[in-house]
Amino acid sequence: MSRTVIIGANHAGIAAANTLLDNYPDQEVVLVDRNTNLSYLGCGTALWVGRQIEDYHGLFYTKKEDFEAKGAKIYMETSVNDIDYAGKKVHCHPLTGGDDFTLEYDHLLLTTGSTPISPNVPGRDLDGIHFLKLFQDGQDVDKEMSKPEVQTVAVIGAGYIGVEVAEAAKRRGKKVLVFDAAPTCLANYYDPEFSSMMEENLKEHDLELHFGKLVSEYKGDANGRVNQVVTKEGETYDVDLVINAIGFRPNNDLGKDHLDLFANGAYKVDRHQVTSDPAVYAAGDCATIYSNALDGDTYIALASNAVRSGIVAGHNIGGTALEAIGVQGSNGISIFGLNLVSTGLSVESAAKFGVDVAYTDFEDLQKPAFMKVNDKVKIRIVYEKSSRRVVGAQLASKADVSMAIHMFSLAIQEHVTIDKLSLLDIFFLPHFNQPYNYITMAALGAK
Ligand SMILES: Cc1cc2nc3c(=O)[nH]c(=O)nc-3n(C[C@H](O)[C@H](O)[C@H](O)COP(=O)(O)OP(=O)(O)OC[C@H]3O[C@@H](n4cnc5c(N)ncnc54)[C@H](O)[C@@H]3O)c2cc1C
Ligand SMILES: NC(=O)c1ccc[n+]([C@@H]2O[C@H](COP(=O)([O-])OP(=O)(O)OC[C@H]3O[C@@H](n4cnc5c(N)ncnc54)[C@H](O)[C@@H]3O)[C@@H](O)[C@H]2O)c1
Repeated sequence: MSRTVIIGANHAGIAAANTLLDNYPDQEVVLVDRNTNLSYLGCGTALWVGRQIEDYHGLFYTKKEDFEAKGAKIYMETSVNDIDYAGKKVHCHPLTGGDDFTLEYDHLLLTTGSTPISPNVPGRDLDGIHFLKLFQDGQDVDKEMSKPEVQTVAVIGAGYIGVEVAEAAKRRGKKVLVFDAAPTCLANYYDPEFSSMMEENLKEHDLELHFGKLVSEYKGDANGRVNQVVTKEGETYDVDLVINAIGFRPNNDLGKDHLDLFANGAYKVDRHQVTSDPAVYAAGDCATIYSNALDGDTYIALASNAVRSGIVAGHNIGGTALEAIGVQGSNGISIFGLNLVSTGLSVESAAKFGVDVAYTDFEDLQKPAFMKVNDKVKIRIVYEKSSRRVVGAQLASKADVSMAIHMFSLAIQEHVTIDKLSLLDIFFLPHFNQPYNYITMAALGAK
């Protein structure tokens, strides 16, 4: 028997554990996690807090007993505080009492995930300031929103979490102020032509937007409860609740002094999820991931990547050499009925990474004009100028056109050129698209 100790029993750790337990009977699997719960789908927090779904019960997809039934050992509410990499030993501390204990390993998998970044400003520890990462954070924010005295909610960061929780707060009848240092929302994922559509959508739903504004201080009342947000420009806003959502940083406490790190502190892994220590693997939000658009390593914190990289780690630890095929960072958001999806690089992110790109846009009704239920679709395809390979795509519509982004994801992965896309066989049916469909038309428009 070969023993693998997995630290972190959430999406990446779970995927790796199941891969090992389901495919490799010679493997002994031990999971350790400091939290009380596992497999919480954070994507559901805004849906639950915003009352779009009834409650949180469906947001967990596995439990401790499922692993025990497969023969694994799992220690919840147990923190790993220290690892002896030379001796291959993990030192564990039960958080609910009992003695510390040590686990020996043949392979170690770090799936310790990420932590929300806290704005480094005065007043950041006042009561009434929350993050939205764990299930417990969701419970806290939900409780806050149920208080009648909480009328005005400030959301700091208009990325994915910020925009989603801003919608949730509005659905709970709050006045919502959204701040972002960038000049628009969702700037990490979309070009301004697309993020401006979300901006309009938020304004139409009465959210107060403060983009291009950096929060410089939180002020509190006599009881230490936040009651004001102050910007760098000196503007002051009265608030009853603050939700910070300015991004994640990898949780690297256990390996930062031993393993090679990426620029943001993520564990550097190869295409088999192996770190710079051959006995140590890493996957999910604590590790790098290979980007096919950049042809190099990057950091993208997504559950989809955590699951895939966990599976790859599981197979490699189990003894099947499996190379990760890389990712495109495909993502999507749906707010008050407006759907945006993207994959790979936007024009703006390509410039940031030094990739010289061109793009082609197209906008039309999704279906022929004779179809009654019909919405506009806007598409942008981004391609590298020199090779003409597709490196990104963005789509926006009130219709659900989200599945189209998966094709672009594959195109990026397989280095398909824009010219190949222009004559791709795309079916036509009035229920779904036009004879001159938006993908073909955009691709044909490429210079
Ligand atoms: C509100 C919200 C919405 C999201 N929506 C989406 C979405 O729609 N789509 C999407 O793809 N992604 C989404 N994400 C991102 C996604 O949740 C993360 O990318 C994903 O959780 C990463 O999984 P992970 O297993 O790598 O890490 P994590 O989920 O961070 O889990 C790490 C685990 O390690 C444990 N741990 C850490 N250190 C220790 C230690 N020292 N000892 C013991 N245990 C430890 C933690 O307790 C935790 O359980 C969302 C995130 C949030 C917060
Ligand atoms: N729908 C989804 O797929 C989904 C939903 C939620 C979260 N997630 C993932 O979870 C991770 C964390 O989400 P997130 O929303 O925290 O990060 P994010 O990267 O999506 O957005 C962070 C936002 O904060 C802004 N920002 C950064 N520093 C700031 C500052 N000091 N003041 C004001 N604004 C600042 C950035 O401009 C950016 O718009 C991301 O990787 C995200 O993709 C995905």
